[in-house]
Amino acid sequence: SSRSKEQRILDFVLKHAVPGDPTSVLNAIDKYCSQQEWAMNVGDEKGLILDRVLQEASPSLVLELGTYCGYSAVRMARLLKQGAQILTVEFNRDNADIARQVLEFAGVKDKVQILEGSSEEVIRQLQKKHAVDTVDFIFIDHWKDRYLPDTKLMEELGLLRKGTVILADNVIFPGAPDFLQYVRSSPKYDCTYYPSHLEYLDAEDGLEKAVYKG
Ligand SMILES: O=C(CSCCNC(=O)c1cc(-c2ccc(F)cc2)cc(O)c1O)c1ccc(O)c(O)c1
Ligand SMILES: [Mg+2]
Repeated sequence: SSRSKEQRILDFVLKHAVPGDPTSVLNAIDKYCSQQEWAMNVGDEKGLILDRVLQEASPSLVLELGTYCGYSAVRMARLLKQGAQILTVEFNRDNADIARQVLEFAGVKDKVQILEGSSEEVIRQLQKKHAVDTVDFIFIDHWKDRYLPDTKLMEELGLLRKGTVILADNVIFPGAPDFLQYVRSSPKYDCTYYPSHLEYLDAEDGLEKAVYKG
């Protein structure tokens, strides 16, 4: 059976990165995906913005929607304070398996828990099944048409607290226009747009930060 693009990315990491060195894992994925095969990792340019917004928030509990190969989970885990945790949601079983191996190789697997399933299902289970009270930081990078319904669901379930930071990838391309319109017009959020580019390409893209005001 032929290996998938995601398996080829993992193979490149195992061959060219340093075990236990998350930065070398990020560099290997960025090198492979910019020179060999494009893939939908947040990438190095938008990744730097993610780094800064995450460090500013200094969260104890991070929720990520859309794990893919684990690039952004590694990116965030390497910057977490002692004891902080990431819960990351992935729908696709094969991607989750790749991400598990990437996270383990990077040496951050004890900081990250991959939850398989649809984002709606998993979000509904967070408080009872995963003992979550509220989330401090949310990185949204999954289906673009789920950004808004999942944000509203997290509001309704009381998962957001005063100051919870939501950072959304791809708000320009592929785009999440309904999400943007909602958070930018809602009195419940303070929004900031960070212009950037689509990973590994010149196309315009950007990140939206929406801070919940409670
Ligand atoms: O991929 C998914 C859904 S979750 C990932 C969402 N992320 C994106 O779609 C995403 C897309 C792009 C992008 C795509 C085409 C372009 F031409 C340009 C940009 C960039 C990003 O940064 C993204 O995050 C999935 C679900 C179930 C499965 O069975 C499965 O195989 C895959
Ligand atoms: Mg993305």
